[in-house]
Amino acid sequence: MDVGRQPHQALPVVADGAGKKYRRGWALRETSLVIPQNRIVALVGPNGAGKSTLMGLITGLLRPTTGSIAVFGDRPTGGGLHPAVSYLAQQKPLYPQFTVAETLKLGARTNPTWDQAYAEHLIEQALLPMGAKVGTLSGGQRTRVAVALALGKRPSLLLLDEPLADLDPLARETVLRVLITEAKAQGITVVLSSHVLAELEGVCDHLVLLHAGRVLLAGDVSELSANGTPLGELALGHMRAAAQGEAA
Ligand SMILES: Nc1ncnc2c1ncn2[C@@H]1O[C@H](COP(=O)(O)OP(=O)(O)OP(=O)(O)O)[C@@H](O)[C@H]1O
Repeated sequence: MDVGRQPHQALPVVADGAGKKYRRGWALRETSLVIPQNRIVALVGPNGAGKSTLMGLITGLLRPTTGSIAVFGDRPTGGGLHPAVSYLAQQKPLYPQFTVAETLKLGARTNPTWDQAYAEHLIEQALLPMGAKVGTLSGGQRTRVAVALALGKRPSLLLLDEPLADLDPLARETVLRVLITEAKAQGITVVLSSHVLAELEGVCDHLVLLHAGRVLLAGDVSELSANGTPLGELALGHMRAAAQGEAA
């Protein structure tokens, strides 16, 4: 299927000393990292490490307190999603009273780069009836609608913040396969946050590991793991060492 997107000259994400402070304290500190094109990035770290905050800065829904973050060379304003970015989280903001067809129509109205044929193809692939009300669909089926909305926008960067957390293992596997197959076929850079490290194995080729609001490790898995240690083991080893360092 024709992608119809112009390739971006600038890198998907460049963070330069980006930090985010809430009233309770720093959620993310002095984060400097680059996310190169065409990577499937695993964003991992323990609870409260700052993963969702980093996603929020990249989406532009949050503003950095310090430093800067650039998405395809643009500075997110804190006011809305970058046009080349799609974001999918566990909470899917779908209207239960809308049918699947009406949901896609809304996608078409709100996204200038919308590809209706492609979105319909993804709905057909999920065997979903266009006339079904979203509120009557199962969690897994609603996720497939949300996937069609996210990909129908034809993004260049897809942010996935634990989007599969409420799905059964089989549905998780299916949706993840669809997302990654589509992303690879179209050269979409993906940032995938998940606590299920085994799931990221063989899927992600780049790792960003956060701990206590700081970047502990970032880079291509092939470079970080010269001796071929699998991604999950690599991440868990560093997480354990950081937790032990804190406890000492
Ligand atoms: N809106 C907010 N107001 C105040 N503190 C916040 C807010 N959002 C996040 N935090 C705090 O910032 C820190 C990082 O939170 P964040 O949600 O980014 O972590 P996470 O790595 O996504 O965690 P999890 O794996 O549990 O989802 C936590 O200490 C959290 O309590």
